Amino acid sequence: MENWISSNSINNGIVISSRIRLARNFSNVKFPHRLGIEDAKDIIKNVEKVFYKDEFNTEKYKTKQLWDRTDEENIIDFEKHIISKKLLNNSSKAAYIVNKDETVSIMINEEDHIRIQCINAGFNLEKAYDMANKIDDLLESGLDYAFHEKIGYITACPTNCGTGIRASVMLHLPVLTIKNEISKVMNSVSKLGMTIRGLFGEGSNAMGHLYQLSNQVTIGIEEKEIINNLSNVVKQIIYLEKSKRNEMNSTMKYEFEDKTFRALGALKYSRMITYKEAINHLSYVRLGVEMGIIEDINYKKINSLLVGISDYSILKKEKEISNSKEYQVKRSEMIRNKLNK
Ligand SMILES: Nc1ncnc2c1ncn2[C@@H]1O[C@H](COP(=O)(O)OP(=O)(O)OP(=O)(O)O)[C@@H](O)[C@H]1O
Repeated sequence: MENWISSNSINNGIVISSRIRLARNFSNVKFPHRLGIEDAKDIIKNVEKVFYKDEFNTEKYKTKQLWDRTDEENIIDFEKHIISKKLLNNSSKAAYIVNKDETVSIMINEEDHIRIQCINAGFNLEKAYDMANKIDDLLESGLDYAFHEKIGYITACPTNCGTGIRASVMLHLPVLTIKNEISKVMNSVSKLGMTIRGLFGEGSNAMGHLYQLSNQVTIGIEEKEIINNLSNVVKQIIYLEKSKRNEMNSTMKYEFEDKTFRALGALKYSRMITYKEAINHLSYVRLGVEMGIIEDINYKKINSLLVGISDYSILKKEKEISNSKEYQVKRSEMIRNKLNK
């Protein structure tokens, strides 16, 4: 699988990444929110025992215990989408096993005992699912999963019971957003048992015109069908976004070009910039690249800025920053350095 942040493929414009996560639990063990620290740590050890039995994994994967790391390190991994907000909130008893290229992350003691997450660059849910499935089979071979014959996998939240799968894609939809078409899209997908979330998943806002589309129904339907249905909806959304872009490019060509180059100008030449402003400009630059208007910037640069200019990323580099003005100055410097390279 390919890491979406460093991916440069031209195909990964509108669909930036595809994610599969499987929720699993141990039978006869309390769910993580009711587990004491020692019992939770035993869960981690048990998962490790089975996972690292395969020697191949020992070379490629590492366990990271949240309580052993600084808050900044954990938050940066959350901002890179390697771990979820709920894992972060359980930092005294949670861990994750991650591979070198950060495309696989097995979160332990999140909302469920185990959350297998595989993220692949671009539109390729099947590949992410194959990987998640392989890991699931390995873990299931040595662990006693909570499974009910009629219901399927048992999860802490009933909405995840059954397959325990969430398939999702991260979409860049600037023109549907500008044209106020997103709420229509949201209404239609919810009727099909799907949901659209913001940049950081559940409860987050859509920044930089980025959205996450995922399935809401997990029970009474097979994994492959969930992926298939989601993929069909994604294709329709891509078609809608593309036709709105073409329409805008033909009726407002100069305004369109002006908007994307102004965004690039603000990123290249400003001396102070807020996170929100920068993310918004990055969206327009990405659009300019996708439309062939801007030629000398690649997706890799845009993606790495997208996940690398938050206050925490700046703090990690600069160590001592005392006020919001300094953050804005440093952010602007980081962006200029990257874009002018
Ligand atoms: N396609 C994707 N590409 C990159 N990151 C993603 C993608 N989909 C979701 N994520 C990230 O995964 C994390 C968890 O997302 P979210 O809260 O939506 O789902 P979840 O925790 O799996 O589901 P649930 O609400 O059932 O617990 C977030 O950090 C989110 O940004």
